[in-house]
Amino acid sequence: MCFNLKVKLINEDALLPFQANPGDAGFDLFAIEEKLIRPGEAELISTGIKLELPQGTEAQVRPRSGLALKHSVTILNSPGTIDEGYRGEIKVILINHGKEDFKIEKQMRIAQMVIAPIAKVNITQVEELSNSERGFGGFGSSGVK
Ligand SMILES: O=c1ccn([C@H]2C[C@H](O)[C@@H](COP(=O)(O)OP(=O)(O)OP(=O)(O)O)O2)c(=O)[nH]1
Ligand SMILES: [Mg+2]
Repeated sequence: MCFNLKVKLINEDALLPFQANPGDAGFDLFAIEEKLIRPGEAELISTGIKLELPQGTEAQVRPRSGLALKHSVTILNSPGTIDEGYRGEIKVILINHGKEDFKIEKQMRIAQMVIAPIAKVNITQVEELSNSERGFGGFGSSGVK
């Protein structure tokens, strides 16, 4: 599967999404602003990019594990959903779960974006659903080990 993604830079500090290694699933997204995120607080961070996603795809904005592990900084609405038809600026809602202030710097890599195909879905209302092996079991019903 290969998609062509159109990216518009709308700020002089904006950078194209960055694939650290060939074949990586995620393209890193960069901040275009400095911002302090206080412990327990969330901030909306601008990336300075707009996308034209290929038809039938979405972009998922996911946390970077390094920021999460080292600084307890992650994405509040993870994964953020970028709709195919969205033409606004891509923004990232970061939350600081740590005990110290976290400073976002310009051109810091703050998140990663994965492009994924989406199924076309038609919804039908029904009175009955078919039986299945799982049935109503959920929320730990299959045990821990
Ligand atoms: O992390 C995110 C999540 C969303 N968006 C943009 C793209 C997306 O297509 C749009 C709407 O996002 P979403 O559907 O998650 O938000 P909503 O609260 O349902 O708003 P809306 O009523 O505009 O759909 O906002 C971002 O830039 N970053
Ligand atoms: Mg929505």
